[in-house]
Amino acid sequence: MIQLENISKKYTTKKGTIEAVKDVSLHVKKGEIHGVIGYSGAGKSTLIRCVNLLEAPTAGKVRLNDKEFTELSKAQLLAERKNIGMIFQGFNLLKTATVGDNIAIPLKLIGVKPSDIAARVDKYLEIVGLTDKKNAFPGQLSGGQKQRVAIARALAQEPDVLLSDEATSALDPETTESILDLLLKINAEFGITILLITHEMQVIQRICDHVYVMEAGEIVEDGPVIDLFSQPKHKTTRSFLNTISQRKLSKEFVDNLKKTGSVLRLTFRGEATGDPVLAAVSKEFNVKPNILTANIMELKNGVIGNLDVHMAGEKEEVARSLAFLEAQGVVIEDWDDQYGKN
Ligand SMILES: Nc1ncnc2c1ncn2[C@@H]1O[C@H](COP(=O)(O)OP(=O)(O)OP(=O)(O)O)[C@@H](O)[C@H]1O
Repeated sequence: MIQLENISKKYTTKKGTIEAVKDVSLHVKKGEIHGVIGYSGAGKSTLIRCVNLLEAPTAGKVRLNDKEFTELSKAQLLAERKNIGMIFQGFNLLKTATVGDNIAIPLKLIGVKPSDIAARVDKYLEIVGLTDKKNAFPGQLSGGQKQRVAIARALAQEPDVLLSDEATSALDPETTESILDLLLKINAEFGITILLITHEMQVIQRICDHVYVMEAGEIVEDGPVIDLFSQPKHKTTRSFLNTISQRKLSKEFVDNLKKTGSVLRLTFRGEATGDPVLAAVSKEFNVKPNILTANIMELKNGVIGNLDVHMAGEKEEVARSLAFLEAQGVVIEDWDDQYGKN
């Protein structure tokens, strides 16, 4: 559905050339939700704006529904853009127009028949739960309600693809949850394909199938969300994961525990929790596992459990117990390697 092939974007400024995006490729299949996460300046906005050619890439190809966007004429591109809805952090609503008109005006501009416009406005306001706000002005709405209007406006074009540029970044955590629920609902009901950019790992956790971690213009790691959350490889991915885990152990505390055993992070995929396997460890081996922190993350496509554990015992016995845990499908990482330096 959305294919970016070797996209690069350079900006030439007085101070020199900035490579905002470097050789990025991604493929979002129909009906999937993919997220690009990165810190400020990573190149996320530039990348997402390359999808609908709001930003022309310096190199690379953009393909949507097998159409080569980079080779279309201006008129063809305008026509194809109807297929792409977009929502923004700042909502981009017209302040002097009512909610209903905010949805109707773009429909007029893209040539929807006047008789269809009123029906679409009502339909999509109902979907986002704002039927009663049709005659209100944006200034009379909360941030969450404004984003719902923006989502209704994007959906009313009946696009195949929705691009989301930090859509929840200006919202409080509860409102963020409700907007993410709405995005999941429209993805499920209309099969709309979503590509989003964010700096919030909980957005990736809650709604994405696939995640790309971006840094200094490049994708440094990507994969299905469940894989990246259970076995992150890049330090930036780990650092983002730490933003949603409540586990905070001090290095001093861990170093002290290491005198009497190993301190490990155990990751369990699926519904299984760590308790039964750890009970088996203390029964089968001369090792005493102590749970230091525990965390369960619900993802769009599964559940991951993490335990930070102190395995008290002789080195060889601890090693035997770890081989046993690995055979049960538990991912084991040394705590210090992974998290001590954050
Ligand atoms: N129009 C422009 N002209 C020159 N440099 C630009 C332009 N737009 C972006 N950049 C630079 O490109 C780099 C990537 O910026 P971009 O806005 O894409 O990052 P981002 O990950 O979206 O950051 P943020 O989360 O802060 O929006 C930055 O160094 C930025 O200063």
